[in-house]
Amino acid sequence: MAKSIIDISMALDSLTPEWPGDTPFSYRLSVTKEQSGSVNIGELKSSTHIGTHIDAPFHYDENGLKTDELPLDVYLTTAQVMDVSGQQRVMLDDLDELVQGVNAVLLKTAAWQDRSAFPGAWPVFDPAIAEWMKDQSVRLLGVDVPSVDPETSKELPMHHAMNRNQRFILEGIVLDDVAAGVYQLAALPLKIRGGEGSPVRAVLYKE
Ligand SMILES: N[C@@H](CC(=O)c1ccccc1NC=O)C(=O)O
Ligand SMILES: [Zn+2]
Ligand SMILES: [Zn+2]
Repeated sequence: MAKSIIDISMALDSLTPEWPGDTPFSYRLSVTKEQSGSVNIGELKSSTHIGTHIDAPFHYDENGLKTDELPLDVYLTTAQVMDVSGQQRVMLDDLDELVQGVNAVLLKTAAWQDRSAFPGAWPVFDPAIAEWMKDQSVRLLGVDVPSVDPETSKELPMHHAMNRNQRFILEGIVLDDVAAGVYQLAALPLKIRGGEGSPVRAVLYKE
């Protein structure tokens, strides 16, 4: 039977809101079929931290893993979507009971409704979640907002708590129409050598 696939990725185009001050996404044809006589050729320019993307630990740790060094099984795994909408602070107590065999937790805050604009604010995530993830062997945290820390944070407590516990981060997923529950997740980073992040095509499916 054909898999039913739920796309939880943001579309990338010139209107996709970038992190304030960062490089926007742009795509253009650098060579047209008419010019080449055979094919259209595209050219990309973008921040790596735009839309739906993963953070490599090197994003916030000089000694952290780079994009091409990331373990791929983290991003191709069983995931549990949990609805934490309505909270300003997402604490451990707000999480659903973890289903056995789940290796990724995706948090639906519903705080980023208008994806055509960068959100003014989003919930704060309790760094205790990172310790809990390690205890539970959950290796990936996905959030439906631009970052696991607030926009103005320089200390990045949640990013560092995740890194201390060897947990991985997926940001900017779209969960508005996704019910809480268990799914298969695929969100593989590009093999960018030496990189600190990567856009991903993130999907959920049921086996
Ligand atoms: N932490 C955010 C990105 C981020 O913080 C950022 C992205 C682009 C330019 C500046 C940034 N942070 C500056 O303090 C993220 O992980 O996507
Ligand atoms: Zn990021
Ligand atoms: Zn981040």
